[in-house]
Amino acid sequence: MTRVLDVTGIKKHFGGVKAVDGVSFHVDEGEILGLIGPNGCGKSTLFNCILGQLTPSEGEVRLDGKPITGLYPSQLNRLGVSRTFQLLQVFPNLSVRENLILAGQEHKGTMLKRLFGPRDAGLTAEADRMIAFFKLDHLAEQKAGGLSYGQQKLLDAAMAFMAGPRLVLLDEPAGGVNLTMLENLKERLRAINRELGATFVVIEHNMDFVMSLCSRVVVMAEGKVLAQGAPAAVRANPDVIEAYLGH
Ligand SMILES: Nc1ncnc2c1ncn2[C@@H]1O[C@H](COP(=O)(O)OP(=O)(O)OP(=O)(O)O)[C@@H](O)[C@H]1O
Repeated sequence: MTRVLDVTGIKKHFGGVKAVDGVSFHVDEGEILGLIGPNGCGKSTLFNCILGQLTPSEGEVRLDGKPITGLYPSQLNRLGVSRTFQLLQVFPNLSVRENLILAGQEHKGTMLKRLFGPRDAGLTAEADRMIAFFKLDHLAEQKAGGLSYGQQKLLDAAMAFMAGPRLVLLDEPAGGVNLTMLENLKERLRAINRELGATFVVIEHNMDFVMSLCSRVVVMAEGKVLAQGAPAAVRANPDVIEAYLGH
């Protein structure tokens, strides 16, 4: 099995707060990995250390075996690492298609290419493919700001998969999404994994969503990895139950 991401011994301390305290895990090609843990256990800080928003105090991150620790988000983008944030990143005044094209440009282009290349950077066809894939056809021309919250979350996720990224990190894709839309989102994420071979990591509070979507789950507590494995095994792990219910 090909390793896409290797995270080894990552620590991030803020003064006396050990937000991430020696975390190691890996992601294999074609895998959907879930990252869960109680509030404040360090998930976002870990994501930010992997994605260049923060520099880790210690540890190493490798993409396809090559060190990427401390690279800027723009450099990681060009290597094919993309992400979503907890808060929506769609541009409300742009259409669904324009949002997708812009996201693709960000993943692909240098500033020069953006200035001198074709206006859509040749990404319209790919945007339309993603629109069809995420079943947003009827909304393609609409401004993103006019979409329901669930539809915007779907667009936000679709944007992360533009330009064929090597690895996608989704930060709470299901947060605030209603039940019907949740099933739709899960089904689309499964399909993008199965049909396009996308590899991704999902941080999520919705346990049912994670357990039914992911092939493997890493559980964090107090800055460390508490358990990892198949969803059913993790769910039955007494340490995990204690971390969630024991306080
Ligand atoms: N910039 C910062 N300065 C100081 N402390 C921070 C900073 N960022 C995070 N922390 C602390 O680090 C710990 C981990 O926070 P983090 O946001 O990574 O947790 P989380 O698991 O993502 O939480 P949630 O599930 O609520 O999003 C918390 O105690 C938090 O208060």
